[in-house]
Amino acid sequence: MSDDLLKKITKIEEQIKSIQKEQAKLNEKLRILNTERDELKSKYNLEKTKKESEKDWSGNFPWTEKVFEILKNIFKLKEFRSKQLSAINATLSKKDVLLLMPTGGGKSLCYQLPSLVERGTSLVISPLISLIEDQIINLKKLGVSAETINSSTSKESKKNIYQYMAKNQGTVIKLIFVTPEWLAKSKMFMSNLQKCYALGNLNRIVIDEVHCCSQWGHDFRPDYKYLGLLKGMFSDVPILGLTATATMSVILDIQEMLDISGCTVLRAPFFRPNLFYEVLPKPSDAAACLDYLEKLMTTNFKEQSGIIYALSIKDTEELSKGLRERGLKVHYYHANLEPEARSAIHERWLRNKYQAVIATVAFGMGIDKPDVRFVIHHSLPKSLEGFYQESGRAGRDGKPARCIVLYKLSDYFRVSSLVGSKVEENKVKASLEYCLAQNTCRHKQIASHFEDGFETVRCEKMCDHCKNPRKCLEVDVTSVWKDIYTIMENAESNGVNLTLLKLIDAWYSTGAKELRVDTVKKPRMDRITAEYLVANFLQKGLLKEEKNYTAYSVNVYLKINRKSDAMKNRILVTFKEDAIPKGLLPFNKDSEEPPPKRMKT
Ligand SMILES: Nc1ncnc2c1ncn2[C@@H]1O[C@H](COP(=O)(O)OP(=O)(O)OP(=O)(O)O)[C@@H](O)[C@H]1O
Repeated sequence: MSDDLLKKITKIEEQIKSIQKEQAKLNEKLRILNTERDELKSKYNLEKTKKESEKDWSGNFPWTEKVFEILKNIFKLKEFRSKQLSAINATLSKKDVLLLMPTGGGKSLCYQLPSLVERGTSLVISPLISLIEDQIINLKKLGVSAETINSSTSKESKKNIYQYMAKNQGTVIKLIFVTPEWLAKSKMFMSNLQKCYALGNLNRIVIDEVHCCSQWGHDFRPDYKYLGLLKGMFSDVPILGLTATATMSVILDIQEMLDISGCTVLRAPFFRPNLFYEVLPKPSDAAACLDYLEKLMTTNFKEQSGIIYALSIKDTEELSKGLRERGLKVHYYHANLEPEARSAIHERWLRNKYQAVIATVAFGMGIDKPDVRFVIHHSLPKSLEGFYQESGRAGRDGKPARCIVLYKLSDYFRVSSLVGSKVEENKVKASLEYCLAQNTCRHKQIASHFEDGFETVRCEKMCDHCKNPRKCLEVDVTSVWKDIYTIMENAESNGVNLTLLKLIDAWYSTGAKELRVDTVKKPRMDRITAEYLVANFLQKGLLKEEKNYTAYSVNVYLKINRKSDAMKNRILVTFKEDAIPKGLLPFNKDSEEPPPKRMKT
């Protein structure tokens, strides 16, 4: 009897296994089809966007005369800046638009002005109450009726706003500002918004800092995801999204999120001619770095205002302490401070009571100090998108300002240990590439990252490379790679994980004995150059990182990437002509010598 039962169970288990196998096969098929479909969809949306965005929006429209009259009489401005008029015309034509314009480029005018052309109101979704309050103060000064509604709005004001929205009674409000959080949580607001729409009074939905919608962007905010419902609820109300940073993949993601795939994308040139971009070697230890910052702030930037961005809360506090001990007026700023403390520090900086704020990226949106003369990144930025936005806070008054990155390779591994996805990893790599470049114009590097045409970049010696152009040559470093490969293989066979420091030490025959290899000669170059080569091996994919998680930290180790195709070829790295290490030679393309044999793997 029990044997019979066992037989039956075994039979059923076999059937289950066979079904599971089929299921796995079908799942895999489904995954492939889903990926294929998504890729085609992206391609289709990209083509549609490109076609939509080619249209010239700068011509004449029925509202053109009125638009110029408002520009002159209300905003007291003489002319439009690049892409402002196009954005205004496109949104007034009821098109969904994403407007990409650099920091300080004048995005606000692109939604403020259209709101005055039509009857009715515009809903503006903006991430911070402080940002909203500044906008409202400025609009009221110009005589434009604008209101915000949030948890601290008085009952009386709420009543007035809702009366206008739901019943079209009382003062006409041209712009209603809310945070995405408020929109997501206030049913009362949504219900009034629907009434406003039903009355035909909702003209436009503006989304400021629209890149916060995208998980692919550098500043994703979960509350922005609710904004995806708006198109479904108000299908004929045009959406106008504004941002200072977005690559094409982020644009496509935003479009999908907001359900406006294939919409018009307008892009003002990203080039900021008054910003001087440069990368400087970071002194190796903390005290030397503080001395260096002190020197910069007391000579080059004496009595000038600035921001120093640091990687962690701890870094901001330590840097602030060190600089204060050296007599500088600075203060740290980060997300762990109470809101009141944050505003007080911001306020004191605005009034030049502090020469600089030492901040994490929490010191961000809404900083509108015109005379910021320097922005220093104390560590490698996490992404070029963030870097562009953070450094863009310099020189809003149009006068020259400096944007410095203090670079050393070990910072790359610190940043890398903090990131948690492939997308973020690629962003840090792009940042590393920016720092490793030897002669490319920094402005062009930024423009190319944002897929913005080079033709708009006119760098008049406004970056380290254009100011001091140096001839660069491709140098054959295959022999160096072989040495690194040998050291790494030796460490692997000893079961030791190599950090950057251990690798370089082993190469210089210092550090642990078992990691040194007799056949590898000490490099005839300084450690910075040695690290530059390791960074290039990493960039080229010859080396890969492996993260090891402990309870308190993440260690990043270097490993040979045995799958790398780069190993099949000669390995070339760019050097400034006068900085080529001894024993290495520039690569001569015309040389008949065949490429070296692939290394055994
Ligand atoms: N057409 C124009 N002519 C002259 N000044 C302008 C014009 N448009 C905008 N401005 C001015 O440029 C400054 C920056 O504008 P705005 O605050 O809209 O920039 P933004 O693009 O929103 O910047 P951020 O990304 O930092 O928020 C403001 O002082 C604004 O008055």
